[in-house]
Amino acid sequence: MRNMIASVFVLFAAGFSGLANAVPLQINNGTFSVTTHPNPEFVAHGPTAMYKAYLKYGKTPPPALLRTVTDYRAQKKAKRESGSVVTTPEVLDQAWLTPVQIGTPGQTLNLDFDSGSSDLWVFSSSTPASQSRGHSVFSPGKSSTAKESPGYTWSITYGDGSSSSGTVYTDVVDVGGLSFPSQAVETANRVSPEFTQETNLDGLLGLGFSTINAVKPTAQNTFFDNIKSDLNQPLWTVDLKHQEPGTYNFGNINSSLHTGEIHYAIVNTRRGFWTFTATSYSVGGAIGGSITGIADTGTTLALLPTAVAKAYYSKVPDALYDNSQGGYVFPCAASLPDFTFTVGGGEITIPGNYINYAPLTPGSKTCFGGIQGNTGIGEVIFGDVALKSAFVVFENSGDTARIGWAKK
Ligand SMILES: C[C@@H](SC(=N)N)c1ccc(Cl)cc1
Ligand SMILES: C[C@@H](SC(=N)N)c1ccc(Cl)cc1
Repeated sequence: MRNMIASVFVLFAAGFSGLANAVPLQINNGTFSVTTHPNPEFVAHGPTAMYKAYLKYGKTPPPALLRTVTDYRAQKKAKRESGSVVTTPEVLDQAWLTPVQIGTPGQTLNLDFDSGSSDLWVFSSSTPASQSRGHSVFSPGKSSTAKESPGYTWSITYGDGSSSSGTVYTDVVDVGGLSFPSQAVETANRVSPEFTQETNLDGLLGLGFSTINAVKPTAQNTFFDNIKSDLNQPLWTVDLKHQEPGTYNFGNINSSLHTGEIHYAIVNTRRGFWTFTATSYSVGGAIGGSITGIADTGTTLALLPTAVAKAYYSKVPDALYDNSQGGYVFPCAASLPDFTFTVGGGEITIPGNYINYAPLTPGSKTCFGGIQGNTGIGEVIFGDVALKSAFVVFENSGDTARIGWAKK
């Protein structure tokens, strides 16, 4: 009702201010009429009308439930949003884990934000204790806002052979102050031993494209796809750091996190990954050709075309491909060359010391490389070893997706 009055006023004011495009008032013998139109922006919402009536006429304050319904609408219209959260590396930078609040009251789980997959799944009260020992779990029964998605199931096997599966709820998920009220939360009924053993990891938050979400019978949206329309900008950024905490941001680019200009490349979303092309690479001054691969926060190493890995380790004295280890190894004392790749016209350099990934076993004098060939993997993967050398922008404006890389 108030909006109707407002729109009449606007028309009225326009008339008096004589705006060229206003309808002139007809004033005949001291009377006049003015036409009024319903406000096209107005969206009828009973509870909000009731809430306003309580505020205007009520002897008592609006009932709490009415307030939550209208607050949600008010918040939904709130200014466009952004969020920031710290992410912490596991030992040897194997994966980075980020606290996420799920349900009401919020249950905090540490999730692996993974741009190489598109499911948000968690250890849950339905995961057998023998598999969830040592993990935080999500208990939908303790969340007043959890809703079961009957008949929905999921099952995933990752590239390294680890796997998990279960059923689906929707609940509020909060990442760095950004919350979505009905995020699909995939609860695990089972997880493979790799997940059980990784006790800091309580689940994954997929940041790939929702087209490869594994929920049956209906694929669900990722957290990013769900909140994207509320964000200042349709993007998220990652700033992983070598053996120290970094940040994930949603909705804005924090210019203090990078020093160089951001260089963008177009992303091919056909496979559901952030697939892009580096136009060239160089090792110790030798220039190589283009590399097309995926930017994958969920994979530890850089798994590059076998010819590229071979070219790299040809510059490392005493490096060899060790079949028993499944990759290139070298003396831990070796000084490794940098690996530079060009993307979007800008150069990103992976420092040699990031490519000395770790001793084969604690104390061994033989070390395993952070760059490996992608033999038998089917993807070329710019994993954490590459990502932690840059500030990276993952932008999806809807019709085009881009990835931006900057020095930091
Ligand atoms: C795309 C990643 S898995 C992930 N980031 N969810 C991947 C695929 C295949 C192999 Cl062999 C290793 C890793
Ligand atoms: C449970 C671990 S196993 C591992 N750290 N390779 C895992 C598997 C797949 C992804 Cl995408 C992320 C983490």
